[in-house]
Amino acid sequence: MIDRNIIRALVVETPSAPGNLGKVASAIGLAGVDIGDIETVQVGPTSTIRNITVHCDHEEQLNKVLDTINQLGNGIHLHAVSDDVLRAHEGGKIHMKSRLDVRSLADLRRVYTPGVADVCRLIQKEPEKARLYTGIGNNVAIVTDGTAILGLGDVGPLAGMPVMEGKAALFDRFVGISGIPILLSTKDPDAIVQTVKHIASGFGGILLEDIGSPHCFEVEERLKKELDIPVMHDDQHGTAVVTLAAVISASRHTGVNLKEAVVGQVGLGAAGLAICRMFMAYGVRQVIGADKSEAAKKYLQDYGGETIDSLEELMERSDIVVTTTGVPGLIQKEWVKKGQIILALSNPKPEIEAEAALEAGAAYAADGRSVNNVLGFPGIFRGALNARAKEITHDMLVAAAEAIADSTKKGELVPHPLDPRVHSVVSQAVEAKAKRNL
Ligand SMILES: NC(=O)c1ccc[n+]([C@@H]2O[C@H](COP(=O)([O-])OP(=O)(O)OC[C@H]3O[C@@H](n4cnc5c(N)ncnc54)[C@H](O)[C@@H]3O)[C@@H](O)[C@H]2O)c1
Ligand SMILES: O=C(O)C[C@H](O)C(=O)O
Ligand SMILES: [Mg+2]
Repeated sequence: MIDRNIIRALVVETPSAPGNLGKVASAIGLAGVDIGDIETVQVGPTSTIRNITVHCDHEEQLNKVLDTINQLGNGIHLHAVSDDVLRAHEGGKIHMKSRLDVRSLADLRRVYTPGVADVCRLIQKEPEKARLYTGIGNNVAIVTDGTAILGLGDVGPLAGMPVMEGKAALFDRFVGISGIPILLSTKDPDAIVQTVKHIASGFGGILLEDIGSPHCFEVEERLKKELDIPVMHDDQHGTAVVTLAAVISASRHTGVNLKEAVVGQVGLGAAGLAICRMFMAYGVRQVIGADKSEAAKKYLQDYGGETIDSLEELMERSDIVVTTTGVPGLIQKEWVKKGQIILALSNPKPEIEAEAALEAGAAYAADGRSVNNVLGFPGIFRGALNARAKEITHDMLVAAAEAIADSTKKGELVPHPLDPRVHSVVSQAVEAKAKRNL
């Protein structure tokens, strides 16, 4: 496991003799900390300097590692500790680049003025040519109002920018889409809908991200109705797709019949309710759910689910448990039932750690880092843009979930997000389904 929460780069100097790096590695391991990358920065005649990335659970663990390395002596020196995550964010994570080189006067005239004016006139006459002569068909707006940033809550759009840049980086890396973050300084559904409508002509699709419930439902519904490009709220449908994929895999491994299974959901916000609707549309008959908000519970009842107030009782009755509350540690280890499937999806910290759930007897357990909508949204948009789909339909989402489940290795719940195959199979499945519907 190397994705623990505190990541630091340690600059360590060791004498150039065998065994010294081993001493440092042992000191780190004995403190219960994982090592990420080791990069050799400088090899001198008597000593070597390396950057060692460590992944810790909490500050005390990090301090213990630092103390132990400092006490090793014998020429081993810890020179500096830097925050690897903050360092990686310096200057932002994305950058708009020209696809054409502009070196000569001829380039300038072709790429910019006067040549560009002819292209403008052509598009004015035949607007559909914009898809051919601009990047619009490959641009997706990543829109947030900052009201439900991960499980951090309403931290505002500016503080949400690192997440939006992250989604853009994943779009680029996995499927070559240009994702453009749009930060909205309003939470008013009318203003959000109007603003997105006013900017929509520059985009081939709209990804709504980390917009809180319940206003996210109205915003998405209205934009889907009023725009003729794909609109998808990632926290709802991207999450529902990946969760369905994980549950399909789990039921294949355990023989649990999804139609007969009792699904317990804790947290009935954007992610929770979309997961519930997806499950029900897939044939799950019994969803029981808990939320601290009465309005959220009413939604579940309207969809045909049963609400319950005691989390302990929900755990007792469920074969499959999905949690999306944003509250770390909400589910107690003692409540886990033998053979249960537990997906604790809140980021950055789950409601119960997968290791703890497995120790307590769960058959399968995962958190929001592995069962993550990154497995869905890139391929879903690539497929929809390739097909020139005007919307993302339920059938396209189910096709994506099945493609993810089918590319999952035996014994696992979902593929690794860095497996490049998964994004292309999702995109192909979504494109094929969209074309069948055109
Ligand atoms: N793994 C993924 O891909 C993924 C995707 C989307 C969201 N998430 C995570 O799911 C969480 C929720 O996101 P969202 O967009 O649905 O937010 P949201 O604000 O729409 O929903 C959160 C819901 O949890 C409920 N809740 C909060 N505390 C609770 C408690 N103690 N007991 C019961 N209910 C409680 C709230 O009332 C609300 O209805 C976040 O932590 C987010 O990171 C994960
Ligand atoms: O951003 C993520 O890691 C997944 C998800 O969109 C979330 O809000 O938690
Ligand atoms: Mg999100």
